[in-house]
Amino acid sequence: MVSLNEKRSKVQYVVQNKTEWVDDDNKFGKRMLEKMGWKSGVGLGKNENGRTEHIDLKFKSNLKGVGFINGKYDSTWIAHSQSFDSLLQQLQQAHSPSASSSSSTIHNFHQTVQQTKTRLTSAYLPKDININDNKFGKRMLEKMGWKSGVGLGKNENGRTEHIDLKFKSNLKGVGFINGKYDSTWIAHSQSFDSLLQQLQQAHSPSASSSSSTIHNFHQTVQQTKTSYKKQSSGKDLSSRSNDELDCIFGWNKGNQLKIDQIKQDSSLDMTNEIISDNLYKTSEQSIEDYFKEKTKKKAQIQYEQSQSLNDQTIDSVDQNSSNEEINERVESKLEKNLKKRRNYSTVESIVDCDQSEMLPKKKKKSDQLNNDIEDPYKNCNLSELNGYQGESRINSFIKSKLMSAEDIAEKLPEKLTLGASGFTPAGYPKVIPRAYAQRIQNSKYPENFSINLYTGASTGDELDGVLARTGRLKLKIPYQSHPDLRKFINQGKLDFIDMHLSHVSRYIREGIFPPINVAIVEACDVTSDGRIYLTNSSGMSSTYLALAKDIYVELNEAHPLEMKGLHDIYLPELHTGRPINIDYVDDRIGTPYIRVNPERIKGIILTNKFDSSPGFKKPDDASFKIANHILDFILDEVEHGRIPKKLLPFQSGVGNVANAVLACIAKDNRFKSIEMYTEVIQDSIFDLIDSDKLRFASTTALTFSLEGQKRFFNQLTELKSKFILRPMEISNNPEVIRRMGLITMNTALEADIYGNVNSTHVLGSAMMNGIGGSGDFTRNAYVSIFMTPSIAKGGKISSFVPMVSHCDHNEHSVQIMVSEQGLADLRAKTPKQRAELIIEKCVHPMYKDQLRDYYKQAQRVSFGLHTPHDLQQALSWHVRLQQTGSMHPDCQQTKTKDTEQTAKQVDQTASTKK
Ligand SMILES: CC(=O)SCCNC(=O)CCNC(=O)[C@H](O)C(C)(C)COP(=O)(O)OP(=O)(O)OC[C@H]1O[C@@H](n2cnc3c(N)ncnc32)[C@H](O)[C@@H]1OP(=O)(O)O
Repeated sequence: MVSLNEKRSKVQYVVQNKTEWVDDDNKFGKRMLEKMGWKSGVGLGKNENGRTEHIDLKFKSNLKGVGFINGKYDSTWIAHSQSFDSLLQQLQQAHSPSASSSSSTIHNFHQTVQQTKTRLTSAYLPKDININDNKFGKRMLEKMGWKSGVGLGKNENGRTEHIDLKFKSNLKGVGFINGKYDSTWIAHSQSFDSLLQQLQQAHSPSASSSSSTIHNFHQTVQQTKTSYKKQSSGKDLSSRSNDELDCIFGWNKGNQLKIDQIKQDSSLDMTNEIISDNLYKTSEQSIEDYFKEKTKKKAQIQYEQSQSLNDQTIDSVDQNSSNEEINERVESKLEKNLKKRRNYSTVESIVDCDQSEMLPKKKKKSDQLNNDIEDPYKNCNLSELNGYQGESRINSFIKSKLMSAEDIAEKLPEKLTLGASGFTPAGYPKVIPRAYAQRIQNSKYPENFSINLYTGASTGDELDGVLARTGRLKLKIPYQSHPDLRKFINQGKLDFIDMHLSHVSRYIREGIFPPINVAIVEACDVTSDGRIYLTNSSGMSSTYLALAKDIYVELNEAHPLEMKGLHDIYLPELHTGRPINIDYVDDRIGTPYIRVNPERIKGIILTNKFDSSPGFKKPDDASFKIANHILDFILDEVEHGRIPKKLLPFQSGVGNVANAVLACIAKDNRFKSIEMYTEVIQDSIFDLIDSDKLRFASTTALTFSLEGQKRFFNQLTELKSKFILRPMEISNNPEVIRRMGLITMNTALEADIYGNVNSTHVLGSAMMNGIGGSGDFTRNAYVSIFMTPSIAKGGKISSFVPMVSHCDHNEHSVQIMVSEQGLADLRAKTPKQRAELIIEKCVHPMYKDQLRDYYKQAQRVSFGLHTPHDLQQALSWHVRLQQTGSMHPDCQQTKTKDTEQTAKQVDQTASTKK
């Protein structure tokens, strides 16, 4: 089981005595006193003999009364009772027969009584404003024309005396006057009493039954009867019509669904209750039986709750329980806890969202079909790609839904808007897409097909590659990294919308994108009540499953059933602005599965394949240098108190450099324990696990190499408590990122001298991968770091240029820039200071002079001098690269101006391994 919320401790704030005002001439208190003639060191007051020290602030941290000192008390609080006691004592002494009633004792007694009286009256009697001309009230009245002795108001006929203060020393209600009361309070009981009395008199044999008495009696009985009838008939609803009852209870009649549901639930209990045509039930039980049953039910619930508390962990569940039962119990507990924590909607609340609300699909022109359907596994060792051969998990529900991939492909529409699981080649469907591509290839009218493909991020060749190669892929969102996809995008044959990952779910739910008609997800288990347990990524699956009309599942047995519990599925409501309640990386707010209406699951196929993630290059020298600069910087920040000693959670982007940084942290003894709140976990996490430095990792995908996947599954039992997989909408949510205060590390393709970053476009026009989540994290980070080797392609490209050819992250969000040459802290710097820092710290020596020259020239010719640019030259480095194959004037190996040739080189450049 993954751990739940960390225990929080209360912090006690101690109020220090603020004494600095004594020495601080700017403090208001001191200035005010000095204006009134006070000098430091002398006492307060006219005679300078008042207190010389300020009043101490005392922090009261207990529940004792103010002034209470342990075992003692402040005697002023009980002065009255003391003097009363002594008064009594003196009285006793004075009147006791044995007492010597000397005149002095009696005198003392009278004196004490007099003093006590005076003290009490002077404390509580109203102050006479007439006797004191300084009183504010009197002065105010006089200003308004009032004179002593005359009445208030324009006509001077208002009250002439002030309002009396009355001291209330008893426990009687306000307004109570001894022996009197407001008779309306007891009118009923009085009339009842008198009724009884009259009855007795009327029927008593000795009574004289005069006609007037009988008349009175009848009248009273009649009155009482009427008022009782009125009262009781008001409460009796049995005679009311359903419409009246609807009005009384405020029931929304339109909500027939709920009524039906309640009827259904109640049908079990038909013996005791007759269910009327609407919600209102008439019970045949006596009140006594009703309460007996209620008490019994309450006791039963309490018993069950105490039982479930005892079952806190899976371990304690009865040995005979099946896996299914165990999971159900754990999940129902998680669900209960969640409901207890807050009443937010989960994914289930939008499961059956009304498809008609979505925007209509866009019409696309048909294209020529690319017939090249490759088998994604053709170069692979299949026995290696097949997963572990554990026991089969096929329950009767799965059996009832089993289909072949080809049959499913036949059922998919020709105009397909597919929401697929998967995020950076992890947890994506691997078989159905190929069968669909085959169907397109075999079709007489392939041009009838058109596919919009929505995923979490990039996926593997079995999905992105296969569908791209059909030539029928028309729209892809929101990220990609597949060479074939990239080729179509950069040839202008495929629409790709590069967007912040945190926006995707909302855009789809709100119908900004064409609506999804089919969802295909990879799962490790499916239950008969529609619970779908995902595999290596959470990505966008919850949104797609919630919205799709038809759902198909690839049940991948390569993933152990123990994967169940890794995910924490939660979809925030739209438009509510309610907080997403994640404060710490290991907080859980959702369910370990996505629940759908089982009827929407139209087919399931069985697979047994690992993700075909290409893995990463071993970190090179430059990556290690970058990593070390970053680590030195973080420790320096800790030393300056800007980052806490226990560090902040890390986000680390995709790519080789990002991978290297984590590998370096693992090796660096200065780092003890790391938390990750990120979207992709790569193989470098194993370095942190091996060095025992990983405390916890929250992510949306586990993007491991083949080796990494095998290792993770083998160690799942021990590793499960260190990981959570969240939907992309949560992992990338700006609110959570900002609240948690992350150190974010993302990679730039290029950056300019002012700190603007391009992560996506080669030469400003060719798409590399996409912005992915880098913008979500950078903009909301506590410390945002961008890293890049200072040169690419053996020096033909400088990663630092006069002006970026495309801007993904602007100078306002980028705080730290780092290359293997060094690190530039851009925080609180002007553009010109940033330019100087970046040139000196980050730029490769072979481009340093060239960039300095540009900056000097820019200052000479710039229109404005805040952010100097020479617009004629700002993109000249890119132009040179496009024309000659190198940004460096002395290093032009490709002397051709053939742009197609250059485009090919750029395309190779853009073939990043992710
Ligand atoms: C899914 C997610 O969103 S995860 C969260 C973070 N997401 C992102 O940061 C998305 C944007 N970032 C990325 O896609 C990647 O980090 C990249 C592409 C910027 C860098 O990836 P890495 O693998 O670290 O960089 P790497 O140094 O290997 O460069 C990749 C390729 O680009 C080339 N390249 C680097 N700089 C340039 C440049 N300025 N111009 C042209 N090509 C360049 C490299 O030579 C390399 O080519 P090669 O594979 O032929 O050797």
